[in-house]
Amino acid sequence: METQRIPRSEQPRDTPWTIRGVTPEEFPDVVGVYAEPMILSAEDELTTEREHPLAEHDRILVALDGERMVGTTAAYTLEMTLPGGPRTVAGITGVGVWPTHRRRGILTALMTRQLADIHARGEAVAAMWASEGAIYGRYGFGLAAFELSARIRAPYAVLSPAAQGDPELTVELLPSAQARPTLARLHREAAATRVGQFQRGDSWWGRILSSDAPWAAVVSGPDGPLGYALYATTNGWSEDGTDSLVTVKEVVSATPAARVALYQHVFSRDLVTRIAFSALPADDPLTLLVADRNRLVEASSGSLRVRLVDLPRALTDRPYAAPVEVTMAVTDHYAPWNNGTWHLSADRDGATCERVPRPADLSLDVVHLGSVHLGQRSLSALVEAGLVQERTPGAAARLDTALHVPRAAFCGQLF
Ligand SMILES: CC(=O)SCCNC(=O)CCNC(=O)[C@H](O)C(C)(C)COP(=O)(O)OP(=O)(O)OC[C@H]1O[C@@H](n2cnc3c(N)ncnc32)[C@H](O)[C@@H]1OP(=O)(O)O
Repeated sequence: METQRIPRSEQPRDTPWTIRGVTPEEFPDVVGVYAEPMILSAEDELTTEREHPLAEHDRILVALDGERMVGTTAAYTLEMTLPGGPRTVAGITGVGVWPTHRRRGILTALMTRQLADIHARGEAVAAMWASEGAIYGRYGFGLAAFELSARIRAPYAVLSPAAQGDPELTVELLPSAQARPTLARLHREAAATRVGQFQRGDSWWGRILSSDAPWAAVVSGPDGPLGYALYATTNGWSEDGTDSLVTVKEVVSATPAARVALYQHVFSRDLVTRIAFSALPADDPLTLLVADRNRLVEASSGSLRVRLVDLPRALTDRPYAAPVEVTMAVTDHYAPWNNGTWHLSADRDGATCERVPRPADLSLDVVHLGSVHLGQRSLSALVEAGLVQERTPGAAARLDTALHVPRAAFCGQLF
């Protein structure tokens, strides 16, 4: 998945592809080129322009074969929470290459230009969700977060007696569109403190609420709303009687008791025999609060991929959980300004990262620094896998300790 191969750009060959930006008037053409490779309907895509992955026209790049558009890539300008707090991150999206032109270096040409553009804009980090896990490691996007989906059946959908509720809290069930301002405020506050989440503008809320989450259970205390669960219900009957489903898209809460109230609400719906959670952080409290964890059927899958576009800036614009001194020989085929040997010196007061002419403690590709940047994955495991070379024993473990982030990274929203 993140193995090193000789990238095409290093092979001696002329690329015929012209890469350029687009005008707003070209948007329908761009959607046409992107939709078919993604197996989407261009017609449907065009009706949702405001929320579309290609909505930031000035961040779209296309590849041309002569005059003909044959490839696209784009980026959202996201305010994403990184270990150092909310930062502007390039959210790569809208990648497609026309089916007759695949495997001829078009994505490589688009990525090379896009990374240079992101660097020129001063964004130190890029992130994405990949359609297929084998595509983007070569371009330096390291898998940085794993998220859970989980399901549980009645009668096991109950919380442990240790789960602390609060009788003062009330839960109201509202059409989610009606609750939108409350959801937006609660999400804004929660997203600012969870690494991997990004702030949602109006168009994002339009997209989320128009799709698969018609209901919002909003929990409130004496001073107002404290959390919500966004969900959908699906009617179902079997020979044994009712077999309806609740699918929870998102749970946000400001306090532990509010979260308990939301789980109790979705667990207690009449006629419902199955409850599914489509996206949870790997350390979600549900895993600790459910009465019988064995009955919670969990599946973990990779989500956010992170790319250090400006390596020294990304590494100095973040906190470290422990002091660390480490020298790293870094290869970066697609952002060559990151190539070289860097010394990272960090403690709880700050960090410096400078080029040095000295032997390295670790040799690695930039993809590996992306993988560990959110504090959820381990360099020591990459050393054990033979993907990162450790020249000074213990160097990877020391850097792992320093990069540690207490709560699991979680994005939750595909972009
Ligand atoms: C962030 C997002 O938007 S994710 C959405 C990505 N888009 C899609 O999945 C839509 C369908 N797929 C496509 O449009 C295209 O096949 C793309 C974009 C995945 C690849 O575009 P191409 O122009 O074919 O890629 P390109 O020819 O530059 O390939 C570069 C390298 O990646 C490899 N590669 C490309 N696609 C894949 C893949 N799906 N799986 C594994 N390797 C891949 C190529 O083999 C090549 O390897 P090499 O350098 O060792 O020879």
